[in-house]
Amino acid sequence: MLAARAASLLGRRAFSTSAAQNAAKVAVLGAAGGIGQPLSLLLKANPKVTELSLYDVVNTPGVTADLSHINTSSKVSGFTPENDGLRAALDGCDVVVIPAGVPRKPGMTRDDLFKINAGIVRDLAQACAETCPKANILIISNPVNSTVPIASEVFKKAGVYDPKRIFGVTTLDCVRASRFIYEKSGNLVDVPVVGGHAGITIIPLFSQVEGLKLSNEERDALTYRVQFGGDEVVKAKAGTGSATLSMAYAGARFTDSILRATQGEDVLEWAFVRNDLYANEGVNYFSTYVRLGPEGVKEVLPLPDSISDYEKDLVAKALVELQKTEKKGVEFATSA
Ligand SMILES: NC(=O)C1=CN([C@@H]2O[C@H](COP(=O)(O)OP(=O)(O)OC[C@H]3O[C@@H](n4cnc5c(N)ncnc54)[C@H](O)[C@@H]3O)[C@@H](O)[C@H]2O)C=CC1
Ligand SMILES: O=C([O-])CC(=O)C(=O)O
Repeated sequence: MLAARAASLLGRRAFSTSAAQNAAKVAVLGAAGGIGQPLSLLLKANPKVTELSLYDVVNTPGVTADLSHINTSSKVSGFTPENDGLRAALDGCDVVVIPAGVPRKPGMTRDDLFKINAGIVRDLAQACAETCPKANILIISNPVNSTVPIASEVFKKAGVYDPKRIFGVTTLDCVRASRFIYEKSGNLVDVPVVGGHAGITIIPLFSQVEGLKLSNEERDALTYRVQFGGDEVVKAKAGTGSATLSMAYAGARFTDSILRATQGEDVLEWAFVRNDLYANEGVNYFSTYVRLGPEGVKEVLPLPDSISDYEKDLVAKALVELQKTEKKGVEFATSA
C-alpha cells in the first residue's frame, strides 16, 4: 500500500511492494531549496532509499524534521556547515544529488550562473571526492555543461576520478519533450534528447519517435520549445526562480534509475557523461543514451545513424557551444 502510494507519487514506474532489498544512502546537497525540498520528498517516498541525508547552508533542520514524520521506513538526517556537517552528510553515501546553487532570473542565461555556481559545485565535489569517492554524483546545478567538467576535474585532482560515476542530470529535457509530444499526439512516449543542457545544445531527436509525423514547422516549433522550455518557466516565475517541481520529478526519476541499476537491473537513461563520441571535436561530455549498471555507466550508446539531417545540423551547432562551456569549466577547476 505504502509502496503503491510512493509509486504513484513518482508516477513513472511501479515499485515492488516488498521492502528494499539493498541499503542505499542518498544525499541531497542544497536540500532546502526550490528543487531540494520536493526532490527530497520524492526520495523519502522511494522505498529503494533507506537513508536520506540532507545538507544545505540554511534551513536544513526544518526540512529534515518535516520529512522525518513521513511514515516510510527510511531514516532522514539533516546537516548544516556547522560541525563539519558536509562530511557527516556525505559519509557512506551511495548516491549524491546536487541541486545546490542559484537559479536564473528573467534575461539570464544558464552560463550567467557560472560565477556563483562554479565555486559551489567545485567545493561540494571536493568534499565528495574526499568523503565518498565511489558514490554516483548526480549534478543538477547549472550550468550543467560546465559544472560536470568542473566536478570531474576535482575528482581527477584528488586521484579518485571514475567517469562512470559523474552525471549531469538532463532528464528534465526528456520529460519536457515527452510531455510536449503528448500534448500534440495524445501518446505518452519517451523522446530522446541529446547534447547538453542549455539552449541550442539541447537536441530532441523527434525522428526517433516511432510513428510520429511532424511538418517542418511543427518540428521547428517543438525543437525550440524543448530547447527553451526552461525559459518558459523562468519567465512565468517572474524573478522568483526557475523550474523546481518538474526538476524534482525528473531528478527523482534519474535517482531511481541509478538505484535500480545499482541493484542489478539493466537500465537505460539519457545523461550528460564523459565519453569519446565527439572527443575528436574537443567535446568530452555529451548527453546520450547510457546503459547503467552497478558500477555506474556500463555502456555509452552513440546517436542512431538514422537521425535526420536537421538533427545532424543541430548536433554540429551544439558541439561548437559545448566545446566552449567544457573548456570554461575545466579552466576554472584546474586554475586554482
Ligand atoms: N539540470 C537541470 O535540468 C536544472 C537545473 N536547475 C538548477 O538547479 C539549481 C538550484 O535551483 P533551485 O533549487 O531552484 O534554487 P534555490 O535557490 O531555490 O535552491 C538552492 C539551494 O542551494 C543552497 N546552497 C547554496 N549554496 C550551497 C552550498 N555551498 N552548499 C549547499 N547548499 C547550498 C541554497 O541555500 C538553496 O537552499 C540552479 O543552479 C538551477 O539553475 C534548475 C532546474 C533544472
Ligand atoms: O532554465 C533554467 O534555468 C533551469 C533549467 O535548467 C531548466 O528548467 O531546464
